[in-house]
Amino acid sequence: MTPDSSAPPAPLIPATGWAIIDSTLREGEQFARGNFKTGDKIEIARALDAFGVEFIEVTTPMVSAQTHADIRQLTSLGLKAKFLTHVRCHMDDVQRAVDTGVDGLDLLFGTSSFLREFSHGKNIAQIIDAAQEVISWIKTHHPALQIRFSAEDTFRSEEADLMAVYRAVSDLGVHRVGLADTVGVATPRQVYTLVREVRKVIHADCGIEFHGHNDTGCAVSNAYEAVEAGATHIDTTILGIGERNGITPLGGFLARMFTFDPQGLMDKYNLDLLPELDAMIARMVDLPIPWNNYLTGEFAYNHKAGMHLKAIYLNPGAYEAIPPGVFGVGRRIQAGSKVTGKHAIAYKARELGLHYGEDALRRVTDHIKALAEQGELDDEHLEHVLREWVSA
Ligand SMILES: CC(=O)SCCNC(=O)CCNC(=O)[C@H](O)C(C)(C)COP(=O)(O)OP(=O)(O)OC[C@H]1O[C@@H](n2cnc3c(N)ncnc32)[C@H](O)[C@@H]1OP(=O)(O)O
Ligand SMILES: O=C(O)CCC(=O)C(=O)O
Ligand SMILES: [Mg+2]
Repeated sequence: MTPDSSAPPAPLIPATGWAIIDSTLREGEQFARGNFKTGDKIEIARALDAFGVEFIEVTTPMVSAQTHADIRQLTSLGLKAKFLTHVRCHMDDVQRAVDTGVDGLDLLFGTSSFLREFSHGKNIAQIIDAAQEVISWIKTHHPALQIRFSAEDTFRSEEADLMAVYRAVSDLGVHRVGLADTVGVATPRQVYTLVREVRKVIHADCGIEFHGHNDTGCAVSNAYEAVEAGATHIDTTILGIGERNGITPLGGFLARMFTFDPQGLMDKYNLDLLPELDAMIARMVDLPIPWNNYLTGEFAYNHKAGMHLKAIYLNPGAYEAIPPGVFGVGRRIQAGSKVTGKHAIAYKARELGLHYGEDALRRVTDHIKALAEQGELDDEHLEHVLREWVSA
């Protein structure tokens, strides 16, 4: 049988194979400027839910009485997204968390020598014992709760230790295990390899979550490699806010994944709400959206060079990996610069209803380039020159 050539090709990495756990309300609270009030938290949760993320992670109720009350308020909003709270692997924390109305608990324990020595002082056997106590209690008393167990600082932990911990918690029946690149040191290849190794020691129905910091600029690539290797859940925050320089940004991760399965992403998420989400967090943390931010940065869709502009006018896909409209943003054509070219100028003239012959077009283009040596021409200035020179 020959393949049906009219059928669309299967997506390389289907969007149905993974889910987003947005941690703006947990990791994001650990950002230098992340200090969300109750009203902010509600606004963020509603916006994430409208966008369509599957899970919203909130911080531990152990933070304060106010945080505990806020979680209860968030979980009673009636949102579609499931709430998870991020708690230490300790009975006090877990018992405090189970009455907050969340759908699941994200447990963690540091497994690297750094964290075993300087954070909690437990060895691997003690970590497994604590996991056993806590997970068994949750499964007995709150069987409906999802349980995730993460080995904090995974990528600086010994592989044998990790496998012992992951095998043990999977046998205890957790729904997901977590791999956390806590200090952003992992390379994409390491992430891919480790996810594959972990998959071999956990139960087939146990999910794999990846949480990646951006200290060495790999947070998006590492999340992508995790998915490629079989991870089922990716942690993000809006604009990537988090401890230090943050984690995998929601927009950056979706930009990456869009190129593999555009339709799958459009079916799952209301992608055109992304600019609102980014602007909301920028406002709350009182910082501008970075100029080079994925998709929503001021210049993410700015086109300037003559060779680009010629092609962009014919087909924007020539210089855009992702159509901006899908994510609710527009493109900007910057035609009044010294790196412009005659095709862009002709296009601008046509937009104004002006016709230039070939020689006149060359002359006006050279004039605009010369003027731009002294400073770029904005649209108004460009229009003025084009109108003035058309009859010259
Ligand atoms: C990489 C990450 O982002 S991990 C998540 C980080 N999130 C948070 O820290 C949430 C906000 N934290 C807080 O509000 C507070 O730190 C609390 C309420 C959790 C704890 O506060 P405190 O009791 O004052 O302790 P403090 O923060 O100084 O120290 C951390 C404690 O957690 C313990 N701990 C650290 N990791 C774990 C763990 N995975 N499971 C159990 N206990 C842990 C440490 O041993 C230490 O307890 P100790 O004093 O008995 O040694
Ligand atoms: O619980 C986790 O998997 C991640 C915790 C965290 O924020 C980190 O390790 O950076
Ligand atoms: Mg983190």
